Amino acid sequence: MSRSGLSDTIAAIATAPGSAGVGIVRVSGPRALEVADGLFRGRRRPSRVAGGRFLFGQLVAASPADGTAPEVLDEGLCLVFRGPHSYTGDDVVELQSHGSPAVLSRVLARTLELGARPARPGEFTLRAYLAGRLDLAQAEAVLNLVEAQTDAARRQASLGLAGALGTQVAAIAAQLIRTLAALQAMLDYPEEGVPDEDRAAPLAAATTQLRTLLGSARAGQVATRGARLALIGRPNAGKSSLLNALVGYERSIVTPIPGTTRDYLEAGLELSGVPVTLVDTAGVRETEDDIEAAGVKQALALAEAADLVLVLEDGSVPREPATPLQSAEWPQGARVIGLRTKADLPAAWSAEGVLGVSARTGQGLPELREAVGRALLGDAARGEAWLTTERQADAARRALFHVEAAAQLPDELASYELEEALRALSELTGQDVQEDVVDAVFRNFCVGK
Ligand SMILES: Nc1nc2c(c(=O)[nH]1)N(C=O)[C@@H](CNc1ccc(C(=O)N[C@@H](CCC(=O)O)C(=O)O)cc1)CN2
Ligand SMILES: Nc1nc2c(ncn2[C@@H]2O[C@H](COP(=O)(O)OP(=O)(O)OP(=O)(O)O)[C@@H](O)[C@H]2O)c(=O)[nH]1
Ligand SMILES: [Mg+2]
Repeated sequence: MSRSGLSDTIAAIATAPGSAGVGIVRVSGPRALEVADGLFRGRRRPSRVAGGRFLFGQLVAASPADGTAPEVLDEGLCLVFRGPHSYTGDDVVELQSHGSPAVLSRVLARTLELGARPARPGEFTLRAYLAGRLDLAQAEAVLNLVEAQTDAARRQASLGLAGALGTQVAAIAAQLIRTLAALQAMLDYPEEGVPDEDRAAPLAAATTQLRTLLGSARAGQVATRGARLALIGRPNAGKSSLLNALVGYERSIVTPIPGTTRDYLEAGLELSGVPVTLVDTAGVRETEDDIEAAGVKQALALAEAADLVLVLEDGSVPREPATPLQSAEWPQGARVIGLRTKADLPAAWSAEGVLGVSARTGQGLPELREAVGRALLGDAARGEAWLTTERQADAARRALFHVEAAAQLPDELASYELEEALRALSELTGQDVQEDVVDAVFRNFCVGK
């Protein structure tokens, strides 16, 4: 699907739906300038100006058959980009009008009358990719940039768009190619005696780099797509109060009566640069009440599905020994932060690794925000490219698998594994992918991007 109609001229509204100061209709393809000539009236015809110029004038509808003047849709600008010096690599024209949905839909309709067809989602960026102006990881970064809700997400996407991931992948591939060359030399000229370190050192370097890259996958996805945090604890532990303190308004009902929260509820906020959905849940306890029991069951399921669980225990009353809710009781590897609540009251207990917080005074909340950031982003190095999609993580995982296999195997078999690893790496940047992979990437784009 994605590669059909590549020589068509496509058009779409590039700006967001709704009213705005300015709105843009973008046209790309061999007939872009002809389309512009047909609907733009200014001092010069768009097809007569050099790329990189803009014209001021009027956007006009079709000329009536009776020879009267065409209807003026709006005044506006026409930007001319001549291929290959454009976003897509083809001729591109932007028609910039006032940002009115009524104007934009008429301008778009006119481009279609003049020979353009509606662009499919992501088709402008797809063309840039197919023209070799972006690699696939950069195209994914474009999507992440458009969707970025926080500065951390923007920063990662911006690094990705600049090609940081491609650069890192190329460095890893270079190590593998060095190893392959050493192996080949050894197989072809065994009598020359190529030293073993020639193969071990670059392989070890590639392994380390791939592990670091994979270590960033969770951070990259969390920063891009956000994370769900479940608040779990016994009735009255202070879950709803903590949620309210974190979001800064009375989102959830708080009372001294245990069992106040029955159904779960969600609130969105930004924590350490990550878009977070906090989930308040019913207090967990044995109960005869069917409604409450349903809430308890739901709370545990929500904890299970969350990216991170905050386990709250009331610090103002003696700690219940060995409750299944103590953070220490959670299975190894579970992502849990243990909290001792109501830290403004005299502490009835304390435990190592459990953070004291007070919803009432705000004590411990900065530390909690920091701990959440650490748990979600890990120590993924700042300034380096992160893997931001599952597709990228999967390719990196396969590359690592083959590199590790190569390190274990005799020479003849190792070179096969290295070739597989290189293939997986080139998928990361999209040099060696099937059309359906490309389609899957661009399917998530909006029309006009
Ligand atoms: N109005 C507008 N703003 C926009 C875009 C756009 O298409 N239109 N972009 C799109 O999403 C982004 C900018 N990306 C772009 C990337 C390359 C070229 C381009 O024409 N490159 C040519 C010419 C470079 C030059 O003159 O120096 C080239 O690379 O050869 C344009 C926009 C963000 N802002
Ligand atoms: N002193 C003090 N009291 C708190 C704090 N947090 C909560 N409380 C009180 O503890 C009681 C229970 O608070 P909630 O936030 O409703 O507790 P919950 O965990 O949501 O309870 P359920 O919804 O019943 O499971 C209320 O009376 C709160 O005012 C705190 O930080 N300090
Ligand atoms: Mg509650």
